[in-house]
Amino acid sequence: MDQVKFSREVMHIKDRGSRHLSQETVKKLIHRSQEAKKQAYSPYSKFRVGAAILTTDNCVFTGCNVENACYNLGVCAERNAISKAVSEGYRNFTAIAIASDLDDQFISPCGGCRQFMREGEDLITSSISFFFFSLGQIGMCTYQSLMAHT
Ligand SMILES: O=c1ccn([C@H]2C[C@H](O)[C@@H](CO)O2)c(=O)[nH]1
Ligand SMILES: [Zn+2]
Repeated sequence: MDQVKFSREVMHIKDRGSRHLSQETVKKLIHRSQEAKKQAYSPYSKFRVGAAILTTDNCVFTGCNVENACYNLGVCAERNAISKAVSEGYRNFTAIAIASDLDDQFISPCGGCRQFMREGEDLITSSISFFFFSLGQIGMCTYQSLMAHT
């Protein structure tokens, strides 16, 4: 996890490998992830997560976590958003924003989601950036830094 470098301010986004994304785009994507979080079905963990993934042709797909009494049938917000996009024929992504109710740390994809995204370039382009929002701050990391120790 210490390989993941979070920028402390939105201004630093340009320095972290997503030059093509404006601050406005990132803020909108984060907002969409926060809206998606409101749809979370998480009666067991009581932990709401929302994700919004941006395709290279500027479509946004959102997802929330959907839990189940059989816990491992539940799906994370990230996988939900990715699966929705893939189901609609979109496989090339620029960025994904993830929101949770944690207010003291950035949410980070679980091991299962990292495995899911490790599938390769046919599913997730390795140039995708990850954005997180907490305490009024936006953090980001690259695919490579997120996956460094997986
Ligand atoms: O990055 C994450 C981490 C957790 N969860 C979900 C899974 C489960 O429903 C709940 C508690 O782990 O949060 C996500 O959707 N995304
Ligand atoms: Zn997950």
